[in-house]
Amino acid sequence: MTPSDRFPSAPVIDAIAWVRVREGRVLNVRAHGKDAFYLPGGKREPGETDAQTLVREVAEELAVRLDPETIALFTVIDEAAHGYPAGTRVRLACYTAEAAGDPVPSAEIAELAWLGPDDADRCAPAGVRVLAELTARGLLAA
Ligand SMILES: Nc1nc2c([nH]c(=O)n2[C@H]2C[C@H](O)[C@@H](COP(=O)(O)OP(=O)(O)OP(=O)(O)O)O2)c(=O)[nH]1
Repeated sequence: MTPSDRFPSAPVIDAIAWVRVREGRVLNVRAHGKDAFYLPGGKREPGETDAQTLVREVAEELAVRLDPETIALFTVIDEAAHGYPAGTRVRLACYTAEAAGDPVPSAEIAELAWLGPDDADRCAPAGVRVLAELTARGLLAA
């Protein structure tokens, strides 16, 4: 039985995220007023492709220009959406991509963090799943 079988009209947040690993840690952001770290990214606007949403959101949050040629799907996560009413899911399409320059937090971002396998308790549920996938693939340093 899938979540949509159990909650036929449950809303789903359609969002895209950037998986950026450096020296065995994955980049996360925490927005002002939020108590959990998210993978950088955000919701698709009408008519956008995944790549367009990814490039736009990462530029907005981190002032980083992703190279569209390098965008590659890492995983798609279906999880409880953080900060929404119970039953709301997020479908988070997660991509790797090369970037020019170092991330600089925009005004909406309270802090950046490079997180490892022991930091799951700081992340929203979808990010916990991505930490586990990165760990399983040997991409995070213990
Ligand atoms: N980017 C991102 N979103 C996540 C994660 N986990 C999770 O539940 N979400 C949900 C909650 C977020 O509110 C939603 C989309 O992100 P967002 O709210 O930053 O999107 P946005 O910039 O388009 O939002 P808005 O402020 O314009 O409303 O997806 C995650 O790890 N990364």
